Amino acid sequence: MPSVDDSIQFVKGIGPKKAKLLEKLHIRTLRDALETYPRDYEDRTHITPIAEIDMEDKYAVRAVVGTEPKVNRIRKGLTLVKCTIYDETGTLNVTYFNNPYAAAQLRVGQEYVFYGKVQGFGRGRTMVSPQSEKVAPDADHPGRIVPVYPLTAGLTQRDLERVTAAALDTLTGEWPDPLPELLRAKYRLPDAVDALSAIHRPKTKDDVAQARRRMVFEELFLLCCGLQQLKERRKADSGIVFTSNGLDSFFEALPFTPTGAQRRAIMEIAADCASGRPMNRLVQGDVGSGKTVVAAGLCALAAQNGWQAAFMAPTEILAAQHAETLAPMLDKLGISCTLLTGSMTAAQKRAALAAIETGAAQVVVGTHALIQQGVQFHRLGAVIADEQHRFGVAQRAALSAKGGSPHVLVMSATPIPRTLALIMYGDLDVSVLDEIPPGRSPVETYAVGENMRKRITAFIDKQVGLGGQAYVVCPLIEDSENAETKLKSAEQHAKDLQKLLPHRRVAVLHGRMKNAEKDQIMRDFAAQKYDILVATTVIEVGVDVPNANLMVVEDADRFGLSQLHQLRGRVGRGTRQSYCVFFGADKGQVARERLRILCRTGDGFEVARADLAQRGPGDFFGQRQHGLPALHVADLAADLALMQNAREEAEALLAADPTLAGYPILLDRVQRMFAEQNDEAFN
Ligand SMILES: Nc1ncnc2c1ncn2[C@@H]1O[C@H](COP(=O)(O)OP(=O)(O)OP(=O)(O)O)[C@@H](O)[C@H]1O
Repeated sequence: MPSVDDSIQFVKGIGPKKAKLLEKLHIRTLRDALETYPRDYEDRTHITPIAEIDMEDKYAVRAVVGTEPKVNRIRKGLTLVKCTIYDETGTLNVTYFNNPYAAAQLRVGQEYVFYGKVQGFGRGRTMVSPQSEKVAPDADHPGRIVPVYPLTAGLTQRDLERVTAAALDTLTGEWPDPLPELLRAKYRLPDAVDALSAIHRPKTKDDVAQARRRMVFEELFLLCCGLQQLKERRKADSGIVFTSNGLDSFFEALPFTPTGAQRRAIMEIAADCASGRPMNRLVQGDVGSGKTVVAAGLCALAAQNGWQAAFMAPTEILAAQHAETLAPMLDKLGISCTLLTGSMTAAQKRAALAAIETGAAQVVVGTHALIQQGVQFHRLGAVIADEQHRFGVAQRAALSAKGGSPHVLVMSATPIPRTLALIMYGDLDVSVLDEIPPGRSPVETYAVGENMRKRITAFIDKQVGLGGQAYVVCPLIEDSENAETKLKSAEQHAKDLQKLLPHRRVAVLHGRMKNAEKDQIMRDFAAQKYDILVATTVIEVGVDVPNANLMVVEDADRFGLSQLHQLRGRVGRGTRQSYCVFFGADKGQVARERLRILCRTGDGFEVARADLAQRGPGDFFGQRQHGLPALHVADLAADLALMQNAREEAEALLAADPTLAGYPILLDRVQRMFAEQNDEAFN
């Protein structure tokens, strides 16, 4: 009796050679074959009478071979096989290029289902290189839904059908199903055997949908169980205890009244830090929702309890900006704030490092280097990281290993739905800032083409004249790189703009400048020594100059929607009416439609949803996942509702059975899933 763990080498028709090729698709055993899902299906259940073929498209026809396939040599090494087929309604030509083998299989007078693309019209109508399957004389429904598997050179769909058929044959009897029966019943999910059979050999489209639903649920459920276990395990770690006594004075020291969302997030942080376990929390909020204040709350808590806090910003510009925002707030509470960046002089750095080592520096702001380059802290109690740091499970484990387990707060400016965030950020708890500070009016947004160039230049001039400031963002630094596509470069554009507006003060900022220089320009812009800042996307995240009220993005069609939303978020941060102009609306229908989404909504969650739908989750999240196992079936954009269910069920199940001792099959699958991605913290 063959077993699912047998090598596919012994499947009839698959020798060592094909086995090697299958290995390229990660198929070694029958189980691997079962877990290799079709990437698509061809619906050959719908048979079209030949007379009704009226478009160039793919069709399934049920027809008899009418003429002997004839081989024509067109050119050296190129053959064309031709024959005709007919049904009760008409006849159709069939051709095969360079595939005499396929044609040789056809017998005159035999009925087949042919499936393929029909080209041409009228008498010239031809089905090109169709797949064919013999029809038994008395078959009613000869067509079927045919799985289309991923392939590699040298393998055919038939090979994949062979190995999956052999694998499906082993599925009799007891197949270990990781999903508890209660859940299957509750969500009406087919069991594993039915689902696998339907995925590989569906009878109807609905079979596929049902089976897919189960696979998605299973995958998300396994993922959530694993993450929940990570969280549970952490509960065993002991954390530094911060009391919340000083929080009131912190709130009083703020230059404004915190929003309800900010207050809630800070209270959640305080509760975590008082719990006796290390905090691992994500604060997520739309542009301008005021995340910095929340981080400041944690810094204050740490310092008031006699511990140091490290605040890591994604760029030096932001580190400097955060230090400047934090210093006056913390100063009121008698807490010192120290900046440590690469662009400081050696003497400044020495002084900062010494203060950090003695503990005189209570709050330290810098870039990732704060943690990486072995800066010695006296008593590090809290770390604030940006999501861009990919400060994942492994990094946190490394930190804990250094001694103590500081509380960790991760900041994210990507507004994604909470359910998604809980999964994307794995084992982090999530606080959402879903409220924008009062007194802001929405940024008026326009998508324009080159024909508006003069008017926009005049508009920049006008806004500056009214006391505002403008950003102009370009995709490139220098012109030379991309002469043919004529993208705007920051340097050239700054020169051009200065010529057009000689009475305005124009500065340029890009990633290749020295950090100290960037820092100075940013400070000068914030201090209103410049009117217009022409920049690359170095200013995308976090830059906060409330007086700036106009954002112009050149070649906006080159950027992702969420990125444009981030850029737009640089304005509308003060009380001045703000504007955003995207050039690129004249670069075709698609570009225009995309930019119009931003004109319609200022809500980052909605933009993210549109971005997700357009680009697909793979592109959208890129490396953003914090070392999570890869998902093979679930689509994070489309399967949100199932994801919610899967998470709730995983939480409930683990609350009842934290070690999954009662669910050995589930436990085994969870461990396999997490082992695959080599997560050191899990092993
Ligand atoms: N409760 C509040 N009331 C009024 N203004 C606030 C409040 N909270 C924050 N601000 C101000 O709003 C601006 C944005 O805050 P912050 O820079 O923290 O935003 P952010 O969430 O980091 O946004 P981004 O992701 O766009 O950088 C700052 O100028 C800040 O001083």
